[in-house]
Amino acid sequence: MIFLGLNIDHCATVRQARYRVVHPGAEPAVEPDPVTLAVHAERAGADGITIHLREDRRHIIDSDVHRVRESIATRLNLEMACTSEMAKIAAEVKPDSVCLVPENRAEITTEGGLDVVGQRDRVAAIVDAMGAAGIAVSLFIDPDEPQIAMAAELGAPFIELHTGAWANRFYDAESRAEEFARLVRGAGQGHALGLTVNAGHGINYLNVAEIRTLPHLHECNIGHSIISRALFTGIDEAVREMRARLND
Ligand SMILES: CC(=O)[C@@H](O)[C@H](O)COP(=O)(O)O
Ligand SMILES: NCC(=O)COP(=O)(O)O
Repeated sequence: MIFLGLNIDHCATVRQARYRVVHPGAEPAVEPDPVTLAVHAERAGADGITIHLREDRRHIIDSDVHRVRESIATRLNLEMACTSEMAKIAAEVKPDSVCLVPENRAEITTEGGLDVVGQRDRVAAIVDAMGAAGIAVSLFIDPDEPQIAMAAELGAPFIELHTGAWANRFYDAESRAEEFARLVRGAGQGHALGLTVNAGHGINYLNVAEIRTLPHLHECNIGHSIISRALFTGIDEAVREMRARLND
């Protein structure tokens, strides 16, 4: 079975669209509440909840992290940049796992994997600190041989292969096949090195038919497409449908 981690960031994006327009004396918007969404989603079959506390707090904010930790019955996966501020928050909140991701302030969304080769010492320090706090670490990396080898060397139990390049080329048969072959090679290498292989970014109701065929795939983290679908169907139906497409 392939597990479904639901990323709820973009429920918070909708809330923050109003929250950010703060007029003097105005109350911040409280809806839609991503924590309520998470509770509904896990009842509908999500196996875990993913949140990305960005350094600029553009969607998930600190209070969400604490509230979601207290409210869900499944697993909490906290995506975060490799900074001491985030490591401190994770050590306090104790998510079930953290996924270390790169951040670039100007990006619209996460554009590439974390460069664990180039930032070896920085990543190693966070992997060790999280391990000492009893938190499992996942590294969000591109499906490239040196990155996967370094993830294993650093002792992270999980990798999440960045599927964005493949998803962005989905309608170009040749490049899509090349990108999928890269993911297949990466998943095989990760598995051979004893890593648990997850995947995420840009997965939707259509391309999930291909990603589910990725060998050794343990879990997919999916956010934007499920939250978008939920606007029309409600979150329960959106989660049930994706879970069925992942596994049935
Ligand atoms: C790392 C990653 O891929 C997720 O955090 C996801 O994309 C969240 O959405 P934003 O990148 O738009 O914040
Ligand atoms: N790590 C990827 C993730 O959590 C969800 O990405 P997306 O589905 O919002 O592109």
